[in-house]
Amino acid sequence: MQIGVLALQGAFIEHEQMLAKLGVSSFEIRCLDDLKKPFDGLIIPGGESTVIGKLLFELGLFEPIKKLINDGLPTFGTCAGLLLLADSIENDTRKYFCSMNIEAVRNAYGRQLGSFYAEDSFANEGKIPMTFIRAPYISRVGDGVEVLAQVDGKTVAARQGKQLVTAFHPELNNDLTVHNYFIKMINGEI
Ligand SMILES: NC(=O)CC[C@H](N)C(=O)O
Repeated sequence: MQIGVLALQGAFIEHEQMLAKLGVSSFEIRCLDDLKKPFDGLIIPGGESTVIGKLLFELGLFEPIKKLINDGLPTFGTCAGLLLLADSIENDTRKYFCSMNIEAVRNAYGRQLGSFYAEDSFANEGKIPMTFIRAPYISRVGDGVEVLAQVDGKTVAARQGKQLVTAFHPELNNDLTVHNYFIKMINGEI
């Protein structure tokens, strides 16, 4: 198995380290050439959705990646990655891949001071650590979307087919549950 990690900005190295701990190979996607080799899954990291979005367009990566996602490439977006996959952002007119039937609120917990830690249930995997950094939450889920986690009544993780999103950063805690879930999803085990 080979996972492509979008490495334009944000917390991509931490995702690579989590995958390595699971014994899964990954490579960085920085330019069009990087999309030439086949891969089984894509991770869109946290960072700044506006910056990652701008770079995706400037580097000519936006349309090819959108096509891969629409063609069914398993994709996991964290935080800014969630915003890039959301069908709409309640408080931002910008639109990106729009591949998941969810609406998100950007910087939903405040712009600077809205970083916090929680422990809550994720899917059927029990409680896991969740680090939120200027995070969004999901304010609406549409057809085909399964809610995987909620914190204080707000949806913070969801799945639609082979797409997975978390508002928190599972790559920043020493817990492999969410990455392992993504790998099982790619393998068709869940
Ligand atoms: N940690 C994050 O990815 C923060 C997301 C950021 N607030 C954004 O709007 O893109």
